[in-house]
Amino acid sequence: MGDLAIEGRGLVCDRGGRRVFAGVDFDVAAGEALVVTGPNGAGKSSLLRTIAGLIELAGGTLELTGGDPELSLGAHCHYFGHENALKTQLTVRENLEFWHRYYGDCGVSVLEALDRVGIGHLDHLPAAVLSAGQRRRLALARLVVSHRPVWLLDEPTAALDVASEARLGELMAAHLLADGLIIAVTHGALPLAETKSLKLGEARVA
Ligand SMILES: Nc1ncnc2c1ncn2[C@@H]1O[C@H](COP(=O)(O)OP(=O)(O)OP(=O)(O)O)[C@@H](O)[C@H]1O
Repeated sequence: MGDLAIEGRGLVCDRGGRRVFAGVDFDVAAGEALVVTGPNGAGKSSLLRTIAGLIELAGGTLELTGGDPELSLGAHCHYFGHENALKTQLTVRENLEFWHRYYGDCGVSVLEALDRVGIGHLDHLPAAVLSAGQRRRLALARLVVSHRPVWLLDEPTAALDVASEARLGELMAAHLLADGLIIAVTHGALPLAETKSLKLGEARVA
């Protein structure tokens, strides 16, 4: 595999029979973070879901270079959406153990991944009793064990306190240093020094 890069050209997205955006272009490569901003309904989450392969493109091209030619773009991505996708009846550790097995060996133990997001001491608790920020952190721990090169982050700082934001910043910086790439949607600032930006406009009605 060479250096990973994603190129979007003339992207068009329709949802529920309505045009959400058209003519969107971007480039992002290994070691880079692209920050997507824009008003509510502009299609930021839809763009991430399109890149993840969860929504079909209505037009334009999305091209991945330098990846595994046998895998789709979506299979290179970890999509960190609004939902935390936790099993509330399982403990914190059991939740992450499931994903640790699912993704295969990533060289990081379950406890180490929990420690990296600051919830190692909560490993025995049922996920149901976690606070909103602790749930978000458990979802972030999945990023650590997924070892996918493309991180698609939708409002990753939502519900995080200052210390957790700083930890997220460290996780993202380490991912970029390891030649990963990040596309993140945010309404605020991201805890990263350098980013590229893409601004989506008002949602259009076809
Ligand atoms: N499943 C769906 N079916 C039909 N329309 C949808 C669906 N999901 C989203 N939309 C519409 O697509 C448009 C873009 O939504 P999207 O969630 O991508 O916007 P966003 O920029 O992420 O907004 P926000 O900042 O509020 O999170 C909105 O008008 C929304 O109503």
